[in-house]
Amino acid sequence: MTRVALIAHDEKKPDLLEFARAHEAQLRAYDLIATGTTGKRLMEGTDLEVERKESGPLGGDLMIGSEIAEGKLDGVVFLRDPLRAQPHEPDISALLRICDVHDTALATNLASAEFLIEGLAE
Ligand SMILES: O=C(CO)COP(=O)(O)O
Repeated sequence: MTRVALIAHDEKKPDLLEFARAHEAQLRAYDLIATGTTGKRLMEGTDLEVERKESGPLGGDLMIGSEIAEGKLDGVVFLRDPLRAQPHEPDISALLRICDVHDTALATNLASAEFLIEGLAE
């Protein structure tokens, strides 16, 4: 089954929620995982079932990165906040890096997330 990670920094959570609602029918067919707070928001704001990892600053990005290293994920939508420094920046870099290591589809903004979701549907 297609397995997708959804992650957003606080300022981008409304965008991710809107994205998830717009693609809810498609996403419902997938295994979804998310960092802690993002997953909570998604489950509150949609009818999607989401497996929640730890919150990003507490290791959630790394937990998702480990799934990529294990070859379990087909895509990652990670709406980062490009305007604010994050305390767990090394974890964020590690997640982006491991996506490249394993050639896992990664979208870090809404425009590319639209392409990713279209690509997964094919
Ligand atoms: O910080 C995050 C990703 O780096 C997201 O974590 P939360 O979903 O727990 O807010």
